Amino acid sequence: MEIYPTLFPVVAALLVDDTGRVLVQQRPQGTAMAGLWEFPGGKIEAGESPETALVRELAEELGITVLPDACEPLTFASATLGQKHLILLLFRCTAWQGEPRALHATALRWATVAELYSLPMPPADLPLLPIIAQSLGQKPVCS
Ligand SMILES: Nc1nc2c([nH]c(=O)n2[C@H]2C[C@H](O)[C@@H](COP(=O)(O)OP(=O)(O)OP(=O)(O)O)O2)c(=O)[nH]1
Repeated sequence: MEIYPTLFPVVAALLVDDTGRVLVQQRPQGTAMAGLWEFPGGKIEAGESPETALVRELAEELGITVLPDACEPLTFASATLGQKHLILLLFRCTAWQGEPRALHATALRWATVAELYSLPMPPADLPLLPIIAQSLGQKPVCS
């Protein structure tokens, strides 16, 4: 009998500033992948739509308010994560209220896509970078 992995659905936001930089946050000590830089977001809880989860996570983690209408699906990542299989839904958010603060993360950083390539990120995020670069009209960095 074939065994299927348990899917682990996560939402994350690509918040883009006026100069085309994107917001990443550093995962805190005591969490999986501590120290790595990720897009703000988190698990979709039972009963939530991806959009509802995104709005909740951005309020909890950054203290900002986004409207679901200001966020649109950009791309996704699919990767094995331990015994589970991560499905990371990345939304691009174009408007929000409030100044992002590191309420959960160790630090926040606005970065160009070129700078993202030099930051340690979760392995699942790496295939997202060329897609993000293209969506922002920036050049992908070839390694
Ligand atoms: N938010 C986010 N999570 C990512 C990214 N890349 C990646 O592999 N992940 C993984 C790390 C975690 O295993 C999972 C997110 O779960 P989490 O436990 O950090 O999320 P959460 O905010 O709901 O956490 P908590 O409330 O339970 O503490 O997705 C990313 O870019 N952003």
